[in-house]
Amino acid sequence: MESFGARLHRAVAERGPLCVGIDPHPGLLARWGLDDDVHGLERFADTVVEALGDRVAVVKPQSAFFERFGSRGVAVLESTIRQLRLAGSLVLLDVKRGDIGSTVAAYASAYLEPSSPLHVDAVTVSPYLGVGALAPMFDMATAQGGGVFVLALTSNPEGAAVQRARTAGGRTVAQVVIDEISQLNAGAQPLGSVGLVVGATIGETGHDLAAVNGPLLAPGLGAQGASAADLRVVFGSALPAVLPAYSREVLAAGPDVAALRAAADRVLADCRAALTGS
Ligand SMILES: O=C(O)c1cc(=O)[nH]c(=O)n1[C@@H]1O[C@H](COP(=O)(O)O)[C@@H](O)[C@H]1O
Repeated sequence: MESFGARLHRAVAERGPLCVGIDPHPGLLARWGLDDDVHGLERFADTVVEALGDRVAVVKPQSAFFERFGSRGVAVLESTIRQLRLAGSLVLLDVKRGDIGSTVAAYASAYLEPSSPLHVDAVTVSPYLGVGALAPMFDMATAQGGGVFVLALTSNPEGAAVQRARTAGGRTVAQVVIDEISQLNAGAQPLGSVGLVVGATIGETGHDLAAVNGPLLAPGLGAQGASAADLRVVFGSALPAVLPAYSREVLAAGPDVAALRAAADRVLADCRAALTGS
């Protein structure tokens, strides 16, 4: 079975290095002229799928905005996932799960087992119960060709107090996460299937990402204040592995399908220039 790392590598080569989030904030629903209810949610998600599903490498639905509407919102999420996969984009579900290992096994089956209604290509996870507790997720990803993105250095200002705290050995908590994931990806070709999340907002932090050999999801661009030009500062020599992620910056262009496509094209051009230095 083809690995997620290989599938992502191909998708980025074909469609360019870009992940667009589906984050139907109440304010965006209003801006699009939609009601803040499950019908507005469905219309919003369907429009993003129509505009971007056949052209963006990775689409990242934010589960929270679907869960707000209970089981009917989750049904919209299931349908959004199916439509995105049919349209050919990889689906990264942003749920930031993390728990003791036996429970992580259930999350792994919910998101990475092909028979699950919420089956996606990859999922975000939190390592704060220990990277080792996530082993069932990594195992399921390996078995099913799925991907996992582990929070390392998040884009929000509150993250630094925990993530940059020093462990007894002198490394930061984030560096321990980075090093453990680097070991999991060692030797993978063309790219490992376990990625990290590193915010584009964090500036130069001195963390060593050189050995990760997996994708580096970079949220925080646009609405949170970072620009594509900041990627060089944050990622340095690890730039080729960066997958820039935008939500509100692109979504604010809707509901017009052509305008959404133009916004995605614009940020993709910015990212290409920043990642290649051209
Ligand atoms: O895992 C994420 O995607 C994520 C990690 C992080 O450090 N910061 C972060 O903003 N995110 C998510 O990325 C999206 C950012 O949205 P915008 O700020 O609108 O581009 C939200 O869905 C966040 O939950």
